Amino acid sequence: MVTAYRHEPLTDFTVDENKLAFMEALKQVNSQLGKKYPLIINGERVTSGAVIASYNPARKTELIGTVSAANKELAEEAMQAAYSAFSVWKKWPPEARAHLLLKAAAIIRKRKHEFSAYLVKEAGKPWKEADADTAEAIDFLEYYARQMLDLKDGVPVNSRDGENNRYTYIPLGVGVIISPFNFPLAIMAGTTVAAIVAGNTVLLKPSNNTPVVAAKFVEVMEEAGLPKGVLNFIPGSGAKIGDYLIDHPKTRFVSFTGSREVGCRIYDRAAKVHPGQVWLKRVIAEMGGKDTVVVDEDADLDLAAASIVYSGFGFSGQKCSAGSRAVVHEKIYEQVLEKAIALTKALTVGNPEEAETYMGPVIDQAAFNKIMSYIDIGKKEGRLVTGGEGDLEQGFFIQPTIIADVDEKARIMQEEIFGPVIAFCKAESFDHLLQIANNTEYGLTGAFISKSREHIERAQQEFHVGNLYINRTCTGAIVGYQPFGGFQMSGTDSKAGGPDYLLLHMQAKTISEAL
Ligand SMILES: NC(=O)c1ccc[n+]([C@@H]2O[C@H](COP(=O)([O-])OP(=O)(O)OC[C@H]3O[C@@H](n4cnc5c(N)ncnc54)[C@H](O)[C@@H]3O)[C@@H](O)[C@H]2O)c1
Ligand SMILES: N[C@@H](CCC=O)C(=O)O
Repeated sequence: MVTAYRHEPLTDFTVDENKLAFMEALKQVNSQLGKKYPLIINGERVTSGAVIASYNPARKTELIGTVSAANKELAEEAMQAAYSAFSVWKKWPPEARAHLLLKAAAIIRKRKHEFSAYLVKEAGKPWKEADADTAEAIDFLEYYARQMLDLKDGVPVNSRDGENNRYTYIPLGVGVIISPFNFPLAIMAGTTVAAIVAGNTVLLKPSNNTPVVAAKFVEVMEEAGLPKGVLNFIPGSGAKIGDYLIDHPKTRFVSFTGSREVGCRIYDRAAKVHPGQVWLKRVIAEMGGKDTVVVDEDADLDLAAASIVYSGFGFSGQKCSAGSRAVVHEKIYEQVLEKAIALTKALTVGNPEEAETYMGPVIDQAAFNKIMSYIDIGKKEGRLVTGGEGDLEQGFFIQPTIIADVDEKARIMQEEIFGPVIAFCKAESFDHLLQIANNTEYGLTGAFISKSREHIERAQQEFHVGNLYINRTCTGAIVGYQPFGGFQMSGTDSKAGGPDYLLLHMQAKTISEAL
């Protein structure tokens, strides 16, 4: 009997003991930098000629580790291993599969600060963000283990006299898991273990920006007792091995989290049936966002400003849930803007290894260039009121930036920037607020700040996003409490960390026996 699910508590770093423990973990991880990590195919360590070198985005020349990169031949080997392991793994009792996830959660919990320290170093996450990422990974393991236990016997259906009907769920087959850099532990681990606990075998291709923390996670799954071939670790170029595996006739499903551009490409490619393929591939695609904090005329002004600033600048705006647009009623626009500027100016930007840092770097040079070019666009589309500068001396740092008085159709109001840039836009009425809130092609998260019950009720009906938050930030969904996923071009609304998620990795089977 497992205990009821409760989310993993976040670490309080104002407690000296916790702060010291985290500093110790950083010291330990610093002493392990530069290691080499092989591919893992059918339980065997494999090194290839090519490597992915992972560097600290806050200290550009500091090597976190090098990870072997798969090519098509190795991807094919991994596919064969996963295909063969599926015939055995699918027969493992669901209880045993779930137990393995609980074991892995326990291992990560014991090494929690070590994992978070890797996230600080490899992804540039400040302490709190890294701690939340690790806690979320533990939550996914704990939550999906229990979900599998709930689903293992299927769901009851009716039977008439003289028949016995059953409705159960069976796994799909081999899944290709492709994960992004921004939740390098939580999303990578969550998407991987959801597939595995449901009885599938997988090929995991993590982000090339954050492969080391993924390698560490795969080691944990091995330590927890995962049989060989169930989880094959194949970092590599998305373009080279990505296309090969998406097209592969033995791929049964793809679980992708990342940008809209890559997600749409995968969705399109996966639709084609290749010779030897005897199913239609299933695609889970969780993609980008252009998320809005909407401020009503009667809103608490301090709450509004804080919700805007922390939704927009947490992890340097590199969350699909980031509130990159503030849409504010004209009656309070100037006051909210002033308060948001003041809060923004007080944010500490710097090396995320320092406990006091609120915002670290962005992930790499390409992200830096893209964000800075959007700031240039923003300067033409609106009024730069704070930030706007980049600093490449040691890492990829960009000041938290607010661009005010932006038109609702402006590019910085429509396109995902994925950096610390918030566009402020004025609305004339409550209807106008909602109209602007819904005017993008995305539909991931949104926050509505208001004291009006009537407006809150209408926002619940009319604000078209997968995750709507009232009187708080639009980031920080908790597994099992706020299932996460978006509408429209934000993806297939798979709702990670929710009660329907595992079903996306299974197919239902009806068995009707005449008595
Ligand atoms: N909706 C969500 O739940 C969610 C969560 C996190 C991030 N995101 C989105 O992810 C993006 C940021 O992450 P990113 O920069 O790592 O995204 P990305 O799309 O650049 O990369 C994601 C993954 O896809 C791989 N990839 C790249 N080209 C590929 C190809 N042709 N075929 C197969 N795989 C390929 C990458 O190597 C990486 O592993 C943002 O758009 C963000 O909004 C969405
Ligand atoms: N689940 C995270 C966002 C994941 C995407 O980047 C949140 O709710 O803030």
